[in-house]
Amino acid sequence: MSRQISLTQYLIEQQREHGHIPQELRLLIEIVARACKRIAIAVNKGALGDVLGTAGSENVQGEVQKKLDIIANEVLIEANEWGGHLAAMASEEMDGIYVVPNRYPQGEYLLLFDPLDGSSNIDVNVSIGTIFSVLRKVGHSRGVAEEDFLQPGKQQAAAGYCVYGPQSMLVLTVGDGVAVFTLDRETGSWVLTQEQVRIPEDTKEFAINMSNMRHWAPPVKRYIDECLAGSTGPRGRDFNMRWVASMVADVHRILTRGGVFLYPWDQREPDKPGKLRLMYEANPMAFIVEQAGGAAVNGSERIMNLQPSKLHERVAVALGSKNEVERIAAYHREAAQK
Ligand SMILES: O=P(O)(O)OC[C@H]1O[C@](O)(COP(=O)(O)O)[C@@H](O)[C@@H]1O
Ligand SMILES: [Mg+2]
Ligand SMILES: [Mg+2]
Repeated sequence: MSRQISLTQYLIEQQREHGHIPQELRLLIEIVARACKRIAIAVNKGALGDVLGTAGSENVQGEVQKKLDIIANEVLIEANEWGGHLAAMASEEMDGIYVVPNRYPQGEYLLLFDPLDGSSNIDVNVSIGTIFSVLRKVGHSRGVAEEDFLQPGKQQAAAGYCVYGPQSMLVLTVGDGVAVFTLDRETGSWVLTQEQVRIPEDTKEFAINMSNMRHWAPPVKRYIDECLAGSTGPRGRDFNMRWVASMVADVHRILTRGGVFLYPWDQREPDKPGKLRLMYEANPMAFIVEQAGGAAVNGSERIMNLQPSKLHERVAVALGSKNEVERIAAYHREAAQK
């Protein structure tokens, strides 16, 4: 158990004592955290709050939207648009960027989010979450455009996720390690419950959707085949497998006890680099995982070095325990040399 301080106190420390974040970023993160609290409450109400089921619409990626996808998106927009710290927002659930309306003060930050991650788990009462990434608008040009968002993940000012599970937790990095806050429903505050999280460098647990095995590229197939071969194979030890199908829940497990998570490119849609979205899924998770001593690659390249070319760009992802991710990257490099 760590020091019993609130998210607000933690952020004030980061601002005043460590000088890691300016006041505007602190206030922006507090607003995002408040929005996540509202989403957590909606998730918990379930059928009582009429939040389950589909909304009957599709998002820009052609995915059927659930009611909670839309509710969570609206909560995040409404909470953040008047705060004065943002220039614009972007979301998995919106085609283009959402520029802060003129009636509100404009700030210098850009906020990206996957309002509801793991949508297929909403109706079956399995952990879901929210993922967010904060960038600073580069340059001092007036107005804001989609191009302002197209920055590599290494330029993130902050990133985090909330997992709505048996407990609601907020996991945050401002570039000074990773801190975990648990929602105290009696007081309504996010309380620090872990600091300086470290992901073990080695693991015996992998997470991948095995039903896609026949579609994978050779380096991914090789890595998983070797894990499956267990103590009689080249790895000389048995591996365990987990797949929640909510990236937040899979990443949270890895942050807690180690492991490796893969959503690789596959032959079902060869023109797409992967299923997950670079800017509001892979980048924020990569920032958190690296800050906890892990690694995140798209195959052979560090995810946070990738230069995005569009808002909803997709990417292959392998992240988690450092030594396993480096092994996966090495297999990709070897395959590319053949
Ligand atoms: O159903 P699959 O193909 O296993 O995909 C699961 C992956 O899709 C995602 O649900 C995508 O997120 P969304 O729910 O935000 O679309 C990830 O969270 C998860 O890792
Ligand atoms: Mg998602
Ligand atoms: Mg989503």
